[in-house]
Amino acid sequence: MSQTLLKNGRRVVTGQLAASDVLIEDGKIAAVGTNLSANDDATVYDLDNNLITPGLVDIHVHLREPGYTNKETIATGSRAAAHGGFTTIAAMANLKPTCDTPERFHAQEARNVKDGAVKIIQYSPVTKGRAGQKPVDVAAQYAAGARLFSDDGAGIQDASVVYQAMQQLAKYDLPICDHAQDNQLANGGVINDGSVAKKMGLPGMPKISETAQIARNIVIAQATGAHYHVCHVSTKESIELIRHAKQLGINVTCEVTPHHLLLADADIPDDDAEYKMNPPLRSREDQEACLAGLLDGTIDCIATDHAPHTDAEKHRGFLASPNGIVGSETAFALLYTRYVKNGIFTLVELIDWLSGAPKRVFKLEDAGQLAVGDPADIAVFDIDHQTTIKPDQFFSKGHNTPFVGDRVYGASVKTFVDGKLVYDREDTE
Ligand SMILES: NC(=O)N[C@@H](CC(=O)O)C(=O)O
Ligand SMILES: [Zn+2]
Repeated sequence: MSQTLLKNGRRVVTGQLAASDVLIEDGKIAAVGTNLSANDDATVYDLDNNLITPGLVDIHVHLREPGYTNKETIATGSRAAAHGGFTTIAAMANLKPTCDTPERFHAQEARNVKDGAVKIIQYSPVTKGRAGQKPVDVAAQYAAGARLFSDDGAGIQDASVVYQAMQQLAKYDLPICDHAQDNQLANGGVINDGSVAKKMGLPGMPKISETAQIARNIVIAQATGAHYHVCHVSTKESIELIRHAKQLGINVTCEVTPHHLLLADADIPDDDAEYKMNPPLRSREDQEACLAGLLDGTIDCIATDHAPHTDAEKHRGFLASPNGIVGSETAFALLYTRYVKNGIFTLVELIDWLSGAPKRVFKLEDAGQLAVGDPADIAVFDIDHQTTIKPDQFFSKGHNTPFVGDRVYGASVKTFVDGKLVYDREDTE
C-alpha cells in the first residue's frame, strides 16, 4: 500500500477555513481531518497552511492536437491545466482531423492518455467533420466512449441538423454542448456590436447572433428531451432565456467563462487582440448579468474556454487575429481575487462552480471531490500571498491573455491526480 500524507493544509469546513490534513492511499482519499498519521515510508508534504480543494474540473478547453500543435499540444495544455489546479479537463473537437469516427475517437483518447498530465475527457463533434451538415453516428461514438458532444468553435446553422442530433443524443442521455452562433446574424463581427465597436471602427457581432440560436435550440431540446448545454454564455438575454427554459422544466444547463465575468468591451484597450475571443466581451450590463446569473443558479458552472494561439497570430491586430484567450493557468486566482476577496461570492461557491458543479452537470464519475474513497484529485492554492500573472511562466504554449501583469491571490502550489503530484510550485522556483 502506498501512502501520501498532505499535512498542515486548510480546507473549507462548513463555510469556514479550518486546519486539515489529507491521507492518500493507492491513489484514493483515505482520510481527511486533523493530526492524521501515515506509515513510516509514506511520502509527506507540508502544505504550509495553504488551501486544499478538490481538483478543479474544466469542461471547455482547446488542446489543438492534432492539427495545430504550434498553438498547443496535449502535453502542454494538460500541464497548463495542472498548473491551474485542474485535474479533469474536457477537450474540444475543433482539431484537424476531428474525432468524428470511432477509429479517430479511439486514437484521440489514446493520445490524451499517453500525453495528458491530468484526466482528459474528449468531446466528439456533433456533426461529421464539424461541418454542420450531417450528425455523427451517435450510437457508434457512444460505443467508442464519447460522452460529450460539441461542434464548438462554430454554431450549427441548420436547425434540422440540431434536431436530428438531439433526437439521437436524447436516447443515450448525452449532452449537446453548443457554441450558439447564427453566422448570418453574427455578420462577420469581431467585437461586441455597440459603442465600443463604433469607436474602434470594427465590425460588431450583435447579441442576437447568440440569443437567436439559444432560443431555437431550447425549443428543439424541449421537443426532443435532450440535455442542451450552452457553452460560454455572454449576454443578459441568453441568461434570461435559459432561466425561463429552466423554469419550464426543459433540460438546459450553461457555463460562463472567467473573462465574461471579469471584463466588458469597454475594458478593451484600442486594437489589443489579447481581448479578442468568441463570444466577444459584451457590455458592462451583460457582464453584470453573467455574475447575477451565476449567483442565482441560472448559470451552472464556470469553464475557461482555454484557447491558445501563437504570439504572432495574436499580434495581427483586432481584425485579423484569431479568437480566443488562454485561461487554465489564471482562472482560480483571478476569480478568487476579484470576487471572493471582495465578498461578492464565497470560496465555497467558487470551488463548487469550478469542480462540483461541472461534475454534477455532466455526471463525471472519475473526478474526485475529496470524499473518502474518491480518486485523490486535489488542488492546493496559496490564498495569502500575491503573485503577478506572467505569461512567460505559463506551461501553455499560448501567452494570449488580457490579464498579463495582474496582481492576484490564489496561485497554485501543488496539484495531484489520482494521488500523483502533477504540478509542484517548488519545481519552478
Ligand atoms: N473561444 C474562442 O475564442 N476560440 C475558440 C473556439 C471557441 O470556443 O469558440 C478556439 O478554438 O480558438
Ligand atoms: Zn466556443
